[in-house]
Amino acid sequence: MIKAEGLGKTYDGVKWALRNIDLSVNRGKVVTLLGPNGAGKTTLVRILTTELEPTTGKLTILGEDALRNPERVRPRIASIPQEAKPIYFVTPYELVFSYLVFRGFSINDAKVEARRALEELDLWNVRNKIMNNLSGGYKRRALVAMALASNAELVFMDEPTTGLDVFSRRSVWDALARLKGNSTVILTTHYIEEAEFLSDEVFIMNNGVVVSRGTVSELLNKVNGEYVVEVYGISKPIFEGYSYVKLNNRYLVYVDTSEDSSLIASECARMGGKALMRRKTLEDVVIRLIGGWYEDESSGDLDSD
Ligand SMILES: Nc1ncnc2c1ncn2[C@@H]1O[C@H](COP(=O)(O)OP(=O)(O)OP(=O)(O)O)[C@@H](O)[C@H]1O
Repeated sequence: MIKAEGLGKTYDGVKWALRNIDLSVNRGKVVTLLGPNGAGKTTLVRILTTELEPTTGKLTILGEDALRNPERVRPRIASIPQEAKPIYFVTPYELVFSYLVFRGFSINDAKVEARRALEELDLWNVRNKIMNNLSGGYKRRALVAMALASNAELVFMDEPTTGLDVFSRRSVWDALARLKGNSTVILTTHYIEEAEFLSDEVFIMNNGVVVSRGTVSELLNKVNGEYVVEVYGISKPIFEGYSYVKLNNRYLVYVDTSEDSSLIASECARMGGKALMRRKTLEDVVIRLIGGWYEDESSGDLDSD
């Protein structure tokens, strides 16, 4: 469905926004790109949607050479760019319906699919309101409805749920989950629980490269330790022999047993600090693999990948 080899992009001929990305995505999968600001997620999505030419590499999409024949790929994909905004004077219904007609749906099919998508995203009751009079979350959902209604083989969504409240976000998740198996979805997000809920595979990116990839459970296994102890209020690390990361004002220490956690907690208390123990999450894995997104000191030994 998507096969990329050695994709790279430099915008200014000096700095590489993306370096040597190899990617293969199978039909019907949901793949999530996770990573800090500037990691290269949007650049990669823009290349995969044929909006941007890579500086290096090869790209096959839906069996077509996407760099030579982008016009053969474009009608078969649907994409919601990060900065997309619907035209302010149309209604959600007009937006979705006209998009489908432009894509070649019959009037009748466009009506049926527009209604289905708008209902799925809880927009049916505002279908006839002018976009300008709707809140940002409704506008964003109307764009998502457009892509979902298209039934495109390949759907790209760059941060589809940014700015949505928890209820709206869940309705987008449910709609995307229902797409699974039929459409292939490439998603970028900063919400790690979104990646956990939806993804068949997660790509963790940083500084223009894919740092690690796998299913959520594979990624959880790539970083040692079943538990994480969050430590606050100590001036220097006291975790010799443990794997840890400094993140702003706290350390995350990756440990295997609750006994280890208790040891760290009591040592920490002795030094006037505080410690909280919990099970390791995908967020802890992302932080560990990237080395602390906002880290200002070196971290402890990184477990081999
Ligand atoms: N149009 C552009 N011109 C020049 N540099 C760009 C352009 N777009 C992105 N970049 C640079 O490319 C790098 C990757 O940016 P990109 O937007 O792909 O990251 P991202 O992971 O999507 O970030 P975010 O999570 O903030 O959306 C950054 O250093 C960014 O400054």
